[in-house]
Amino acid sequence: MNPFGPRPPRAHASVDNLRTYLLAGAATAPHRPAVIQAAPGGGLETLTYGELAERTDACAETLGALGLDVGDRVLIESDTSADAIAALLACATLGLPFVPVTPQLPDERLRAIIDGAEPALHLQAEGGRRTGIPAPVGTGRIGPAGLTIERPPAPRGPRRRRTVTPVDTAYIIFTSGTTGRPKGVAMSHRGVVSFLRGVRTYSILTPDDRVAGTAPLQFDFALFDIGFALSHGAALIPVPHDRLSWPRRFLAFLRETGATRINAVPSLWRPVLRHEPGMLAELGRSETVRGVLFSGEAFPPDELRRLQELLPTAQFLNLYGPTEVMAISLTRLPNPLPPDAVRLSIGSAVPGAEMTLIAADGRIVDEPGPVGEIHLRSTSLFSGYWNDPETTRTTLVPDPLDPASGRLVLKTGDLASLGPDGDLYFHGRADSQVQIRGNRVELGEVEGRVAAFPGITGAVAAVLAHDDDEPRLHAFVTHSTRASAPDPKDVAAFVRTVLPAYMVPHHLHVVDTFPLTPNGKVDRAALGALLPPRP
Ligand SMILES: Nc1ncnc2c1ncn2[C@@H]1O[C@H](COS(=O)(=O)NC(=O)C[C@H](N)c2ccccc2)[C@@H](O)[C@H]1O
Repeated sequence: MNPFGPRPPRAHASVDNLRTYLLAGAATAPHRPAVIQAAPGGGLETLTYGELAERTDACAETLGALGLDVGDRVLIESDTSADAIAALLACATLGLPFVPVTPQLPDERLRAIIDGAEPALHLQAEGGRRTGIPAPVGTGRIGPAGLTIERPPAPRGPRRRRTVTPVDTAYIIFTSGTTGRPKGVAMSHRGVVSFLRGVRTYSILTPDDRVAGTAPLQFDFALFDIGFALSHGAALIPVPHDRLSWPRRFLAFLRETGATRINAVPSLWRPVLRHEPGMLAELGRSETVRGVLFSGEAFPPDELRRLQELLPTAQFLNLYGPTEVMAISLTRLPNPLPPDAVRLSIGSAVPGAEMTLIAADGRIVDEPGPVGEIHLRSTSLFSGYWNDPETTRTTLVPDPLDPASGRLVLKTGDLASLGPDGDLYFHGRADSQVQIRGNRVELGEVEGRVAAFPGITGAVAAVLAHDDDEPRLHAFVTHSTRASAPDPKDVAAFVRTVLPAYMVPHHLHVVDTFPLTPNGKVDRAALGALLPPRP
């Protein structure tokens, strides 16, 4: 007889299980708000930690009766919501990796993810409109009362595993692989929990905080928002998709819900700064917004300064890192940013992890100045790209500083340099370093100078080949609604005063907005389509 008593029927919530970690608040403070969201009929509704735990268990009970095994995948197609959170925590309870996708995903992309992940089940919100999910994938819906299964998953043979361990896959995030075939980033329970635990050591939030999350569920930024809020016993406010597209409605929702923290990609702020600076200033004066956290791409310093002017009392946090580790560093930036800052600090890794700069010749960069590629040591390293060991081996590599150890590190493809303070400063992606007339150009430097031109509110630079032309440096700019469009010749002269000739954009294009990826980043691959047709 086992001295510690009989083996539990299903040892699910192990020490480092995402559900255990995020619902700890349900035991200590069940009545505190966990999710505050737009109600279907208008107005707001609140789910407490106790209610979230109940909904999670109701979902887990329905899932548990389907005969699925640890490791069987569940697609969750939904915007971020209390129901979606209960469903993904139920999956975590049973060791079923969840694959979050947004309802805005085109059918053929969903089909590619289904081909890749081979899920047992596709779940969508009660009001979801997706049809045509191919058998043998089961289908069901997530509602306030739990799950309703429409088509049970095909029988999957006898269960082979009974216990969910921390190294089992918690979720798979499919990102648009450069090859066009989506890559599935498989993250273990230990990985995501160890990163969230590292962030928790900063005690950024109190249980009174209300964190507005704006990322689509398929982006791990949304999973971070859920983990960030719940691991601090705070409340998450998922901002509905239709509130994000209009700055006025976005700001009204933040005011209506009493959001104290706003988590968003930098590009989300561009239309707000351009069209509703006054309303944003009013929100700033109310001082309910204590913090702004951004991630996903570098926040252009000039745009960040304008946001800081309107939110003078807010704390600004720069969260950096690839989905392959969820993220790796969280850095508080000065408010206001020093006037001469041209790039932002990404600080140092959260406790429990380390960022190391490796130069092209394999040596460590450990003094200020030179640029190196960021390599990561962390327990939040992903388990690998789903069903793709070759690509995994190019990213999870033997530690260049300790190859004998057999330990793997993440080769990020990001460049950084060390500041005098020991912080890392982001220099862009290695594959976005461009050569112009034989000179290496950091597009961020060109963008920073162009954006400093009076009246220009945003700048994106790219090297584009115009038809058969040789590749040239183009700049796309947005300008303030209160200023006329800048004259390309004046902008070129302005850039030429501080940058070498090869860094002066050959063409300047004034645009209303920049193209964005589904996750809200500037879609640089789509800039070519903005070029005017050849005369
Ligand atoms: N704060 C930054 N400054 C500058 N470049 C950045 C920054 N955050 C990412 N990036 C860039 O984006 C890449 C990662 O892209 S990604 O794999 O799609 N993942 C994300 O962007 C989301 C990220 N994993 C995450 C997870 C959880 C919460 C927030 C954000 C990084 O390698 C960087 O190149």
